[in-house]
Amino acid sequence: METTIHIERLCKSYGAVRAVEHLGFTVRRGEVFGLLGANGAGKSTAIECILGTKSYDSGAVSVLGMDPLKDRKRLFERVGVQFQEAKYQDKIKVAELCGMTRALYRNPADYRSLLQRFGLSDKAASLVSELSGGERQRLFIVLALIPNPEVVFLDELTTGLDARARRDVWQCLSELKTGGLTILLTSHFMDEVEALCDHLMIMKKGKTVFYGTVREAITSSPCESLEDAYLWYTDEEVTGRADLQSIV
Ligand SMILES: Nc1ncnc2c1ncn2[C@@H]1O[C@H](COP(=O)(O)OP(=O)(O)OP(=O)(O)O)[C@@H](O)[C@H]1O
Repeated sequence: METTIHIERLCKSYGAVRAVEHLGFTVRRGEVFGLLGANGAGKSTAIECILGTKSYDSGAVSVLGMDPLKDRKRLFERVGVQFQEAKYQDKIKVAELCGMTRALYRNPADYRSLLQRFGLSDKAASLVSELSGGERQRLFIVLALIPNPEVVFLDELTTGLDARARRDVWQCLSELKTGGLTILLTSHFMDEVEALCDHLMIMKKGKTVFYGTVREAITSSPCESLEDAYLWYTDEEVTGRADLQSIV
């Protein structure tokens, strides 16, 4: 299968803080890849380096065969990004914002059908500022999909969504994946990672502590669920003990 994202030994520091250290992974076309880790682990920094919105200190990044730092404009046409805390003017309506986003791309998707898919059809005439947290979150996913992207970056995908809305978003993304969309997501919910991700990477203080499938994440730990395994990989004390064991 075609490689969509390829990262090699990516490093990025902010002064003395090593935010990302020797990160490396590959995401193939049509795969869902989960980048996991506690707050401050380095996920956002890694994503920004991959998108070319942040420069990195060393390593190599390729997205759809392009170097994001050199080919940002060309890449922009083929990539979708869900922004966490995007600022929009207060008085803009949902349909206007979708229309403005649409105008930025050569081959945009039909935003009305995306709004329908994500349960927002009846909100097209509402002000963005009047949407509930969950509705706004779904709108941000719609905006990320308007470019008709080949790869989409979704940051904290379903934070703030109720149980039904989360399931619906998972369903929509699974359908898009079947259609060949490549998805890189971050999430703090292990049920979501289990439902969606083909491969995952767990980061801890900029370093990789696990890279593989959901099944491998569980079987390479002493745990029986992904949530327990995730806590085991990221927990200071327990991982410390595991390191000691492997040295002994
Ligand atoms: N602009 C910056 N200047 C200095 N330090 C930064 C900057 N951005 C991030 N950091 C630091 O780099 C580290 C990684 O942060 P990053 O935002 O990439 O983590 P994250 O995994 O995305 O966290 P979260 O889950 O909270 O979004 C943290 O220690 C953070 O404090």
